[in-house]
Amino acid sequence: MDLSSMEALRAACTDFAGGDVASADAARARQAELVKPEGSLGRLEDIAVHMARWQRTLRPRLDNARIIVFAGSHGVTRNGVSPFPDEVNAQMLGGFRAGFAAICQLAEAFGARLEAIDCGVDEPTGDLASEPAMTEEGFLEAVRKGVNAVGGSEDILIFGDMGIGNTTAAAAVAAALFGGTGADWAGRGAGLDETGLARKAEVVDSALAFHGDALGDPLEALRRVGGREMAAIMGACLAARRHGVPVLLDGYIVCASVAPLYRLDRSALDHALAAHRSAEPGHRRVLEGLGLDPLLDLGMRLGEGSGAATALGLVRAALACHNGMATFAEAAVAGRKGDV
Ligand SMILES: O=C(O)c1ccc[n+]([C@@H]2O[C@H](COP(=O)([O-])O)[C@@H](O)[C@H]2O)c1
Ligand SMILES: Cc1cc2nc[nH]c2cc1C
Repeated sequence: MDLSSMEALRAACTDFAGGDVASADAARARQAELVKPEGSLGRLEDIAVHMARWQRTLRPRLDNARIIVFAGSHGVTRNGVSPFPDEVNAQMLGGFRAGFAAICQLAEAFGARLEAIDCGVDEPTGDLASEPAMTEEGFLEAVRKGVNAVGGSEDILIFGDMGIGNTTAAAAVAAALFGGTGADWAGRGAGLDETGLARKAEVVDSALAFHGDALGDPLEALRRVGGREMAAIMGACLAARRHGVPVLLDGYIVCASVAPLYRLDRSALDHALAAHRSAEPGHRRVLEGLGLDPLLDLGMRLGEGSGAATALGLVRAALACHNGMATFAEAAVAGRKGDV
């Protein structure tokens, strides 16, 4: 993929191949033959078909599930938009590697390999309220970091984020892409109080006013009011799409990060399932904007890829049934009355 300029990146964000329709059809047909009333496994059946489509096989597997957490720091925090200090970013990045974070436990519980990537935790981006968060070169470098993190032979990919202040960036990106004001998209993030929430909405409004029409371009929006970990997540999701690797999308930040891809090409996220709906109120609206119906709604709002990692358990359940169940004929169980 040529990602040497904004124009090259833009060109890489269109013209995608679809998944494998024959494998998806065969998987759907198998689901109908398994020893259960048709459709009775509900969305587990859809998950199995999705995995078959993107892994291009009737029998999808999960031997190589991978979680990649991208961490970055945000200059916008100088406006008091988060209850936590910036140094948490480097500390949690250490935690992802040392094993003490929630995502480490979820990765182990659901059988995924975890990796954490530093997108510049010691180098905050520009303050998006009054300057571009990233230069073009800085943005492209972050996108390339995400693209290069993806191997291409994974059975499934999950992307996570760590970045104090990044719910403000996600709100600004969402407002740029889907319209509305700061109040429509700002939430309490990691636990902001009422006063902080009002300030955060104003900060997003300032960003919208400062950057103006430049935000009409989805990639410019992510460069100007996003963050480095967000750009990397977009790059990783794009690479997964090119390789045909299925993706489980996490919460507010991850969905806002990949939304520019959808705005550039409506088929760009066809390989992705929305894993969960975050408690951050803006996430519901981003999911609606992307036309995605999340699998879980557990009131989670941690980030790190934690909601998607939890949904990996559902994918395992779906594939265990899909691959391991007998058909009516194999089990010699009577089918529906009147069927021959
Ligand atoms: O994923 C979500 O939906 C989500 C919702 C609220 C907070 N977070 C996490 O909390 C951090 C951002 O919160 P804040 O208040 O500092 O913007 C960042 O590290 C995110 O991963 C994540
Ligand atoms: C401790 C902590 C852990 C996190 N993980 C993702 N975002 C986070 C924010 C905080 C504050």
